[in-house]
Amino acid sequence: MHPSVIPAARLAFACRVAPAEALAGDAPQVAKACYDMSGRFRSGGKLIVFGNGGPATDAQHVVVEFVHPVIVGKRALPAVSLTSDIATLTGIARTEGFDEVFAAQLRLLAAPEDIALGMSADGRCVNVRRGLEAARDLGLLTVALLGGDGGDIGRGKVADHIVVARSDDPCIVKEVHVTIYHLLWEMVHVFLEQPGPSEPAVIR
Ligand SMILES: O=C(CO)[C@@H](O)[C@H](O)[C@H](O)[C@H](O)COP(=O)(O)O
Repeated sequence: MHPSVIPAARLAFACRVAPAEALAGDAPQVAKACYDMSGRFRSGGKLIVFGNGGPATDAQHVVVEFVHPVIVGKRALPAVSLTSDIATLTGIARTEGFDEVFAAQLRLLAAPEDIALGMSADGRCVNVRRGLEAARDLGLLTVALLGGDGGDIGRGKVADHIVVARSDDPCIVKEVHVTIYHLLWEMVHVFLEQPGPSEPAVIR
């Protein structure tokens, strides 16, 4: 098929309409998650992000947004991805199984004031679910970024905040996820820039 036959309407749908439909309705949930996340950052917590495949590199993308903000003047916030160290990942998978690769790292690296963000396009990744469960047991704030019908992670309510990009198209879900984690970064800063219970309005 010659590229010129791709209808503009189809492109517009893929770029704008479908993601907007998948995102609609989740705005209040995203805002609540950001408010709670900002509270954890105020308390000295860090963000810990994980997922498989495409979401594994999304985890790294989320981290650089927080650690090295592109918008001048925004403060850097501590964040780590559990998908960046192949030696650790394969070592844990070798002896404890792939389902434990995130949970095992969280048990060693996480502090109770931290935030765990698990990402899965279909909500059916056992290691993401195990990671969120381990994080919750440790007292972390847990956020799940899912797609489709939320899968068993969504149904099991294993996270404090569950945001679902409601599309059966994994490409749309992943594109919506990028938009949502950019929003998470932006709105966490909005809340942090307001005076909060543990931070004075004017820092001298
Ligand atoms: O990420 C891509 C392609 O973008 C996949 O091929 C990827 O490997 C799979 O989505 C992974 O298995 C992750 O699945 P899910 O938890 O995101 O549903």
